[in-house]
Amino acid sequence: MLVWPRRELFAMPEGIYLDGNSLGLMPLSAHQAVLRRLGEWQTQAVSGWDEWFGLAESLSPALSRLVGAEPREVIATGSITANLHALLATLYRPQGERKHLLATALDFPTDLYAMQSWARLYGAELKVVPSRDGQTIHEDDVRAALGPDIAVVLLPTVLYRSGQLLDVAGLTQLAHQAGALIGWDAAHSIGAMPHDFHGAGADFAVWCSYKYLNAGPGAPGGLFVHQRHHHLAPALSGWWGNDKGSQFEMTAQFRPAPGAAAYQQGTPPVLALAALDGALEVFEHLDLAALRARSLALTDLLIELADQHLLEMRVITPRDHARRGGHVSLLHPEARALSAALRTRGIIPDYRSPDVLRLAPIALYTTEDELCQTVRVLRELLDSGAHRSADVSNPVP
Ligand SMILES: Cc1ncc(COP(=O)(O)O)c(C=O)c1O
Ligand SMILES: Nc1c(O)cccc1C(=O)C[C@H](N)C(=O)O
Repeated sequence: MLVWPRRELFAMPEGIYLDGNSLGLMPLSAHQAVLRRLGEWQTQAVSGWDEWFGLAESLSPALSRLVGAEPREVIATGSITANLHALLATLYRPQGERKHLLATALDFPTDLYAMQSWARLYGAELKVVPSRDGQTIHEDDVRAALGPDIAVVLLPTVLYRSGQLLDVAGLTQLAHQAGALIGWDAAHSIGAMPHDFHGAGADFAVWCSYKYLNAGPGAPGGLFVHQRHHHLAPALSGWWGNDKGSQFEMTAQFRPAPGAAAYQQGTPPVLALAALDGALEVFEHLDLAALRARSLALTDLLIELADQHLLEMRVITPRDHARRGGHVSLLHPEARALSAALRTRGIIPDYRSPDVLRLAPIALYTTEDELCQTVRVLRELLDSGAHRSADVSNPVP
């Protein structure tokens, strides 16, 4: 029987860490895995490739379990941004009137930039589902925007600011009924909850590994491409997407690897993949439903504490479990100063412009007591006004 949390699996820095939805803490297994690969480089030099050649592919079974897919539908590669470009280049095929792209007004900017790039290239428009309250997206508004002019939709599973969780299965079905393809940005859900991209029939998905997967700063991202699209060769091909059996024949002819692996482009970052490999050990045999249950219990507690003690801060994260991701966002005009002041007191949240304080209790390593302490310190700051003298010049708030 697993005992939560699993702090013994992580390097736990001093203080209270509530920013695992930006950069997860380092698992000891990731540290070990990187040291092992460094040792191979040190002693084996180029012969190390005998070991490293299929490293990315070897992670697909573990990743596919986390996103609910077949191993051949996923690959660890690139970044969210690069993977979006690669997938849109291949799957976005404007035809006649059905040529526009659809996103939401609350998407993480890189998703919008990537979609805008493809709209520009094809003389199409990026249409944007507005937010009624500035914090969340109403699913009826997605439905209304899904007209016969939309070729492809990209939605976040969880909105990075408010932490709203969208209905992946329901919206995927809606998009398909409207004749559009649909992709998901799972940056804020992978490693925090179970997924079923294959079962939902999503066309594609992208994610990063540096948040809830704890694979380190700039860790390789990942992508899912449904098997129904595997007959398409990636539009942006590179030699690492070649079938492994023929890659070193160095022919001018690109021979795509089977499935999602074909979306690799250049040489993979082996040391960074090693960290991801080690980080995934934490999730091996982990019951994802239990992980999600603990995450919800922690965000329930935090919301309850905020309701009781932080009346001047508004909880903008949905209260309904079915609509809540892994973090809790509190709205306050002085959120930036509050975030900075908490950091100087050993509590690490983050701030998202213009007025959101984000707190991410991580099922694997956050304790209930840490949440109580955080709310106590926030209450003291609000009472004393001491946060107003905090240094808010940090460029990564
Ligand atoms: C929803 C979402 N998409 C994309 C990104 C970033 O993309 P990339 O990994 O390409 O930097 C982030 C955070 O950095 C994010 O929160
Ligand atoms: N990706 C990041 C980075 O490279 C540096 C600092 C922060 C980040 C982030 O992850 C931001 C994050 N996606 C967010 O939800 O705001």
